[in-house]
Amino acid sequence: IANLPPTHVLQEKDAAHHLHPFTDTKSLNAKGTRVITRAEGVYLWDSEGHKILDGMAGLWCVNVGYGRTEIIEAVHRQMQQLPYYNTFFQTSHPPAIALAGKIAQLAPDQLDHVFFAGSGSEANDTVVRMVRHYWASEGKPTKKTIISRHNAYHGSTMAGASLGGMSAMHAQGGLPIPDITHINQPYWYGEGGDMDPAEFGLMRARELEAEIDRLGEDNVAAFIGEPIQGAGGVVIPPKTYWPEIQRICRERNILLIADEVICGFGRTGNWFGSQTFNFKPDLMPIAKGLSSGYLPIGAVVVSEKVAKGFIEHGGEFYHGFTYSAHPAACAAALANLEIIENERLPERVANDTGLYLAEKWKMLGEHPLVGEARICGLVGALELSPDKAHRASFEAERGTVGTICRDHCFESGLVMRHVGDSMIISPPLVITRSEVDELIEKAHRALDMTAADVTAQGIK
Ligand SMILES: Cc1ncc(COP(=O)(O)O)c(CNc2cccc(C(=O)O)c2)c1O
Repeated sequence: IANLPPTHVLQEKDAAHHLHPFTDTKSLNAKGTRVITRAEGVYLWDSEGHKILDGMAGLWCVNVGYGRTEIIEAVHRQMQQLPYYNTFFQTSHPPAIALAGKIAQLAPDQLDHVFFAGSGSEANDTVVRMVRHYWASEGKPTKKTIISRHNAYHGSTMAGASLGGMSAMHAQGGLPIPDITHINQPYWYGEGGDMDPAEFGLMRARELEAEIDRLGEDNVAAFIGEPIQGAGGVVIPPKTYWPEIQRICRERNILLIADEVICGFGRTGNWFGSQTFNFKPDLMPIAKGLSSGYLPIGAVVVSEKVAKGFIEHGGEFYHGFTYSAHPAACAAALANLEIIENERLPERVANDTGLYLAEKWKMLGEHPLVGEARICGLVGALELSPDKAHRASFEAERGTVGTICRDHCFESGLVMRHVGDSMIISPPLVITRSEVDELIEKAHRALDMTAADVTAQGIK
């Protein structure tokens, strides 16, 4: 960027006025923030000129990669035409109409009505309001409770964070809000012990049945889950899990919600994660890959059954946001979805780059520091362990080794997220085989440097 101030000046200005999300601002300010100035394809550049392979696609969201002029130009045209208008008060606009139709066409066949929001959290707040309004319209107002999972991530608004199962978030906000409960997650590596994964998947799914019995079926509105738990550490459920969850939801008359904010739009090798894990949700919150992060947008896609409950029973649904279906965000999303469709990215993930990455990723599982290398499509995790035969965790505070590895990744010119002592990737879906080779080579180098530090510092 022309006449960008020196990095230390940027860092001082940032520290003076900017409170960062999910950040210990005091320790960040002591270290100084990294300033990302531009990006192209799968690469980022920082203010020091370092070129970094973005193994996280921003925050799991830049599915089509950076610098796509189709999106930039579509937004520019829309901004000139209609930079903002709302969809309240009996009005709509062409990008909202086109995007709602496009999402309905791309979504699994039973999902065909779209409520727009500005983010994934807002989409999940909308889900809570919708399922409670739906059951009230059906004459069952006591069906209000939503069952979720421990260690789930569904956003950072009061309802989003309450649907989430992150206890540290709950502790900071007097959460969860009433009528949201949590059951255990299908996390075999950390909690499956010696059980066969398929058996473990059924056991964890059946916790839903027990929770419904505990609450009383007439009090339960819905179950929500991410096909793969993303921010919880890429928890890929055994294949037996989701069909069993679906059976229980159908038998016990509760709505099934698939949170596709991360898994949607090709991430798992299908358009949506529910297709990869063989279940059919009644509601589907989406965001991230909907626009590849170029502009903020979220939505809830609902089934005919849920939409009918709204439309036929009539009456106003007292909910919505200023930026619901923002015209420029809709234009970005439409251009983005066109790229995903034209470049057949879900198929490419399933049949080409996802297979190629999986093979290399599993080889990283041979590294002495890696307890498990798991991957689905283009989202994966490496569980770091001091004793892989026993899937042991480190005695050091959770996240110590993950942070060391994350820093070595950056030094090696690669972004990997750490969740505790697991290393996560979720690269842009446009990544090529040679860029996969570069990602793997840099990850391997970071693992070697981490192993050397673990030994040198006597971390057990
Ligand atoms: C499954 C899921 N649902 C909802 C949200 C909330 O979306 P918004 O952030 O747009 O309100 C998310 C977001 N996921 C998310 C957001 C920020 C950071 C990280 C991380 O893993 O570090 C993950 C998510 O992963």
